[in-house]
Amino acid sequence: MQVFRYIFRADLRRLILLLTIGCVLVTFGNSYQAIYNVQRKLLIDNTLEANQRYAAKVAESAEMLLTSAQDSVAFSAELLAGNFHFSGKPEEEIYRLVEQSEVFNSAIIVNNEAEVVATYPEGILQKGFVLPENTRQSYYERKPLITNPFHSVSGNTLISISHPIWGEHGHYLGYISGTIYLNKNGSLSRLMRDHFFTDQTYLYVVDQLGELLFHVDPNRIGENVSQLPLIKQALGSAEGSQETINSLGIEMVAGYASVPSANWGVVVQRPKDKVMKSLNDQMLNVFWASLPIALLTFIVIWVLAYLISKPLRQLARSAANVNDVDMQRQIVSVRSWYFEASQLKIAVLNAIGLLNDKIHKLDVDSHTDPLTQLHNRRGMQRLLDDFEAKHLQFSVLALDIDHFKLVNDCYGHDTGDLVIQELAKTMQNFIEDSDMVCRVGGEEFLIFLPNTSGESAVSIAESLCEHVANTVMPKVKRITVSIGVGCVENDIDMADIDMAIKQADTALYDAKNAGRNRVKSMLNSQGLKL
Ligand SMILES: Nc1nc2c(ncn2[C@@H]2O[C@H](COP(=O)(O)OP(=O)(O)OP(=O)(O)O)[C@@H](O)[C@H]2O)c(=O)[nH]1
Repeated sequence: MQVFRYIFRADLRRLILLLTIGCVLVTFGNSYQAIYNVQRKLLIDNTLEANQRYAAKVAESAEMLLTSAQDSVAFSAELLAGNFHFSGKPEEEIYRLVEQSEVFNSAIIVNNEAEVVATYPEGILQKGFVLPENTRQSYYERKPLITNPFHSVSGNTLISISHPIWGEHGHYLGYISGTIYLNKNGSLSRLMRDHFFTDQTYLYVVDQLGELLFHVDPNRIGENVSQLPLIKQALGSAEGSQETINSLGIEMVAGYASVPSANWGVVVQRPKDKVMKSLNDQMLNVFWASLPIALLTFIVIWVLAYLISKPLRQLARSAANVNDVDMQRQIVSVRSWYFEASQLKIAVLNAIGLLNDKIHKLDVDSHTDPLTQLHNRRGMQRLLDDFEAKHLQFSVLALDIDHFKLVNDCYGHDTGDLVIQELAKTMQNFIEDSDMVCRVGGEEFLIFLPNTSGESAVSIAESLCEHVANTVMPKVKRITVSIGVGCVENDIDMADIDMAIKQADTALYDAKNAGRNRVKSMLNSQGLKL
């Protein structure tokens, strides 16, 4: 619990750390998010554009290949127009048509009765074979044609490119048709199939009905994907790009383009999560690259927070230990290097100064008699404690004004006070600096004479008694005092001190009884009449 309290205690350093690190984290996170969003958009836009360009390039190449193939077939049809019935000419022409390029896998020539006249390679259909009704599209339409893909008896998927052969006077002689097997090697299939993507981008081609002609997964060829929104776009418009979802429900970044002569659509697409993965990798790199600076920032913040909070923490700690005698020195040693801390330090030192003055004054007041400024009983006790601690040998004089009541009665209480004050001054001026006068009652005093023998003390007391008697007092002119002397000459303890004071009191009592204005002591029990 203590540890928990320590860790989560709200002090200035923790608050500065919390605030600045919080701000740094929010700023850092915000920048990171902004970079991520910008990069994400950039990456997707770039991928969309790249895929569109690639689809357009493939579509354009396919278009050129099909147009060129149509031109070749048209050229052969023109050549055959004058030689159609010459023996060997049709065979010669379709041989040239197939072999001069890698476009066609085979070719046939059909006459105006839908009978096969020649084939290449030979034997794929018998000469004189009459085409069945469902394969007579070119025969009936009698115009340049690229057929929809269809499946041959031998299981091949193929398209044929045909051109009618017109004789003299526009007489229909038949047609020549070149055939391209989509699932076999050839210029077109290589164009559609051979790509060198390494980033999971792939390409597929659909015919005008939305059936797959080429696809990375050969098992899917022939599958109808016309329900995909992208296919309508690919078949309908020249080229474009969009984010879409494929038939397996996977998000894709796709570009598309159409092949106008065959009305095919070419789609190039890349799974979106693969695009995003490269972004995530990039962002991870950004994170690692910025980590040292971030750590450095945290360390700088920590050090600054420490330096800023240190003077205030030291001031707060020192101020909390008011009873510590070393507190003032601790506060003076605090390095308050900035304005607020420096002002606070000055204020605390001033407050401590004032407090000390106050305490000192109270201390002095509590040990001082307010009328005479002499030590009172409490002050005297402190003095005696010191004597005891130092084993100080001393003598003590107990002094009392004679008939003081008369002073009060005759001259008033105020004059009595003035007399007491004047006597205090007289005594203080009379004794040595090391001696101590205490007011212990109304007009009763004790005078302590350190390192003074009893005999010397009696001598001093007699001189004092005489001096007071000769001193002019306010209004009353003269007063006399009686003095009793006590003495401690051996190693002392408090009992000895009390005993000495009692001796002095007893001697004073004797002096009073003996007629006043005299000194009495154990050494001089008769008392001295001055
Ligand atoms: N003016 C004044 N009078 C005080 C003060 N303290 C005590 N007294 C007076 O001092 C007088 C002391 O009188 P007593 O104790 O009877 O003794 P005394 O009149 O001095 O006679 P002896 O001591 O026997 O010589 C009293 O009248 C007190 O009221 C003080 O602070 N100021």
